[in-house]
Amino acid sequence: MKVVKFGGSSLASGPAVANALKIITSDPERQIVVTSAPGKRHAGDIKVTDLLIRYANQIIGGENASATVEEIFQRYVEIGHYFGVEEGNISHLRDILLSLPNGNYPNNEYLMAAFKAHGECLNAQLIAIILNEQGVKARFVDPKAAGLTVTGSPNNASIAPESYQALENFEYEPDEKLIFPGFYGYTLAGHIATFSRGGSDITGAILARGFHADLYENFTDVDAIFSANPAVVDHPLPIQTMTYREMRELSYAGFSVFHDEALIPAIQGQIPINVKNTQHPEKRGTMIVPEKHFKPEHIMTGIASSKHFAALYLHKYLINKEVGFTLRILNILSKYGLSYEHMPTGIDDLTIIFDKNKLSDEIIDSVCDDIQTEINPDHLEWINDYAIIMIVGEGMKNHIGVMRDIATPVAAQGISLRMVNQGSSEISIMIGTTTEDADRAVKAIYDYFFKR
Ligand SMILES: Nc1ncnc2c1ncn2[C@@H]1O[C@H](COP(=O)(O)OP(=O)(O)O)[C@@H](O)[C@H]1O
Ligand SMILES: N[C@@H](CC(=O)OP(=O)(O)O)C(=O)O
Repeated sequence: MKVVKFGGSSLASGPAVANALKIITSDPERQIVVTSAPGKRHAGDIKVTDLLIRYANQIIGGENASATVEEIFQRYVEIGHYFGVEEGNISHLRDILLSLPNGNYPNNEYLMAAFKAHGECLNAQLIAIILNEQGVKARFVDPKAAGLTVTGSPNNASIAPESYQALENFEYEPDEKLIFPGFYGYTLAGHIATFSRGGSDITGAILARGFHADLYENFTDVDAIFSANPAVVDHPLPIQTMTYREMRELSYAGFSVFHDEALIPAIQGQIPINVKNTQHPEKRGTMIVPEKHFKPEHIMTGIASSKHFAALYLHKYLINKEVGFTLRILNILSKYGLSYEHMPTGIDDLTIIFDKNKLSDEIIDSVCDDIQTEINPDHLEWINDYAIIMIVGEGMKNHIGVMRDIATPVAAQGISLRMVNQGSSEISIMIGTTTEDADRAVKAIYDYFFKR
């Protein structure tokens, strides 16, 4: 049995959904289907999830939201129309949208999560209706009915381990397709909480593990995962096969094609992942597999970059002799509920790298003030434009000269490195640059590895 997930770009319009339905119905093994919310139909379009965020903010701000509700509903009407589904047959989807402000939410964060989740919730219902009208036995499954329980914060939830037992016990017919909305689950208290943005990939991986799928097929809008972001490097090489840990490092550092957190359930269940193009399902796409089944073709598998970082640089003589120095800093971060991404150190200095998406100006000010008072560093500096570039490859392990091959093209471009960090697995090297230099550095390293 296979779990198939379709991203927002694959479900943005009637013709796109038609391709997805052909894929679903062409293989009886494709029994568990995960849908995203309709994405962008063209450059400049708005994803339904973003319209729902606007809707939630209008309700929170006490504004009139009827135009937004209509704009959202029309996205589903447009898709339904393409398959001859009358607006009257899906008017309950509008009612669901209109009733959202009347829900019981502990606070506005839960309200936001519940609104956001309805992009996938309504799409999964619509797709089940279309399949049924086509004579295909299909059932919409609400995550609550399947026991998909989540913990953590309402808009950045994590799966609760008991969900896997619940999924194992979930009963379904051998000839029916189950249509699950991606991106969200329910807390123990019964409230909707979503994964982070792009989180339908996570739902797909959870279901693949929970239902013991043979394969998790992730359908998107590119023929393969490329060895660099095609928006940065012209015609990068497609990756045929890569390992879970290579993908996790690359998606963490910017390969947005697959969510980094989605690797974890797949690894736990040892489910192979196939990323494929909805428009060209005949192409083999990229396989993501356990390390034991992998022989690297190249030294470097991929290079990713991400510009949403900031860093706090601290200099203090003899910090290596101060017992509990790092602990005191971590206590300050913990006081503000702040996690950090990396912490490279020297003998007299230390840099703490943060994800800017988790920061606000107030938190930055408070953390800097507390560190100044409690730690009394000789020098403290906030660096707001920090990019991380990750060079990843199972083939890098035991290969001599990788660092030289990274530093040579970067130096030739006149780019200075802010940080270098090699993971102990030896399959990745992380470098830090300014955000301005990041794309140039990626191109230069890519060319040096692949075009020499
Ligand atoms: N290395 C890469 N290989 C392929 N696509 C990439 C890569 N890095 C970033 N992307 C981007 O990821 C996009 C697909 O991800 P996303 O838009 O989240 O898809 P979906 O809507 O299917 O979830 C591609 O269109 C591409 O622009
Ligand atoms: N719709 C959600 C979840 C998701 O996975 O979307 P997409 O498949 O379009 O990346 C989002 O926009 O974040």
